[in-house]
Amino acid sequence: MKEIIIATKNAGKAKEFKSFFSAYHIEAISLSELDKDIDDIEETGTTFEENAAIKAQSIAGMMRCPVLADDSGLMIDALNGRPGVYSARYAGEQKDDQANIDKVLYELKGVGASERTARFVCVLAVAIPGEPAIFKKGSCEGTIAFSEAGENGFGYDPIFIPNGYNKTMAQLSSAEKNKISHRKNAIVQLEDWVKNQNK
Ligand SMILES: O=c1nc[nH]c2c1ncn2[C@H]1C[C@H](O)[C@@H](COP(=O)(O)OP(=O)(O)OP(=O)(O)O)O1
Ligand SMILES: [Mg+2]
Repeated sequence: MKEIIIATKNAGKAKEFKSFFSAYHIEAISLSELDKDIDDIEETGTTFEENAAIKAQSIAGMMRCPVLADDSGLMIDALNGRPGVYSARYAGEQKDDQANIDKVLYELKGVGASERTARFVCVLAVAIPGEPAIFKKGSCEGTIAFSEAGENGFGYDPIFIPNGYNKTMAQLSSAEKNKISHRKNAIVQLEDWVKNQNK
């Protein structure tokens, strides 16, 4: 089976990419599955695009093959777009999902239902040695719940209610999430490139 390397150490993202790519008979391989030990890549950019490019290009340079990276996050209107690009480390360098959720819920104390609008954003970068990078962006609109619910997914899923649903992303099955997510909405735009990988 054809393989594509995904420049991520996030197990939740890796699982979603495996599911998306399996439909094209491509195996998505994350950094934790490579034989090499790969140091954490410093995400020094100030935009999703910059960080996605940093991750994809540094691994593509190392592996000398095409590499896909995902930089994503949660943008909350009442917090002026925060945590945004800093979503993973919002409550500190330890990248703790629970601490991040607690911080968001704390900051939104007293913010009413109609003011809790937010979106997940995902920027994908494909780095191909010797070629310009390809970027695709997807989003998923919703609101921030008043408390956590659900066990599925990862990150901020337990507090994100997608528009049109009355449950959180973490209460959806992975199949349901993968139909509506920001990641899905970005990946569909790469379909032509993905299909070409199999030729
Ligand atoms: O579908 C999602 N459902 C819930 N939360 C999500 C989602 N997608 C991104 N997020 C959150 C998780 C993390 O707090 C940040 C991504 O940060 P981001 O730097 O892109 O990923 P990461 O550091 O976890 O892994 P890596 O850089 O190795 O891909 O946004
Ligand atoms: Mg990261």
